[in-house]
Amino acid sequence: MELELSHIRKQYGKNYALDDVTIPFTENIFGILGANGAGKSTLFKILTGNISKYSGDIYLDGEKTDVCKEAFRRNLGYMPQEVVGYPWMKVQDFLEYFAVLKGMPVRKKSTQLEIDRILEKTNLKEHRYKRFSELSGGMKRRVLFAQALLADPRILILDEPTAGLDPKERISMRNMIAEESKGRIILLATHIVSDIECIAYQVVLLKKGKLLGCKKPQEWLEELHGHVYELMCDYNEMEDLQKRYRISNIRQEMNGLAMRVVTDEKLSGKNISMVEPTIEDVYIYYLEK
Ligand SMILES: Nc1ncnc2c1ncn2[C@@H]1O[C@H](COP(=O)(O)OP(=O)(O)OP(=O)(O)O)[C@@H](O)[C@H]1O
Repeated sequence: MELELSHIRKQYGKNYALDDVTIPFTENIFGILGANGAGKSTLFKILTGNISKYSGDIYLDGEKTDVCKEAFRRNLGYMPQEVVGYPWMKVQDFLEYFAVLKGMPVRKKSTQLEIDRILEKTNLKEHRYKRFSELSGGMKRRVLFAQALLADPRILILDEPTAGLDPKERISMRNMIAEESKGRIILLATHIVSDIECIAYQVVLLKKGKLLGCKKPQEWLEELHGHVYELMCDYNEMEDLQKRYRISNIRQEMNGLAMRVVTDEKLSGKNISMVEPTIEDVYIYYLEK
């Protein structure tokens, strides 16, 4: 399956939330990175049919498609950032509700079997009769992921799936997403670079509505080779260095602070060493430029 966004534009007044964005998505995980206001939510709202006024076209397997049509929506699973308004609902009822919205038959064995399958996959079986208000943040996220998986959609849209999770839950969510990637197009928007670093097939960088690129992590890293340094310094030098350079990380070491600098300048010196870039460096280099 291939989903292609072609020259997508969305304007609010004079401001372009998306400006001529063309991306071909194939069956794999695409990490969508961008600072606040980059256009990630706008992109998702278009794909989920929540914004209808935009220009450009969307193609599914080479054919122009209308995202509001049943045929497209049947293929789509959407995990929003949060859910509001269901504190009294039990996990089981919540999933049944969404199963019906997705066109599955009400109170039929096939629907129940599908819910069982999803609860198993997302480790929620023992929590199925808990109310939303009784769930931890991590469990709520899993329920939201679970409803996105109902009816086995070919396209999964995940909006900040690990926001607010502790490191253990974040890893568990990441693994669950990776397990679901076979035969699916997964679009995962996040601010958290480590979420996609190891699971994304390609990383999409969006900045103020513009597409900076859609490339494999390795390609982004190769492009940044020679632009990342580690500078050893002490606290007194820190402020000055922060003013001069884009800093992607600061680490405490026995003999001082190791500052990770992302720059176009060629740096050399006793306390300076060139290091291999990470996706975090890529983010800082392109999005904070
Ligand atoms: N309903 C709206 N009316 C006016 N401007 C809007 C509206 N929705 C979004 N925008 C603007 O469009 C741009 C893109 O916003 P969008 O919410 O898509 O970004 P985002 O990458 O999802 O940001 P965040 O990570 O903060 O959710 C921003 O400049 C935003 O202010």
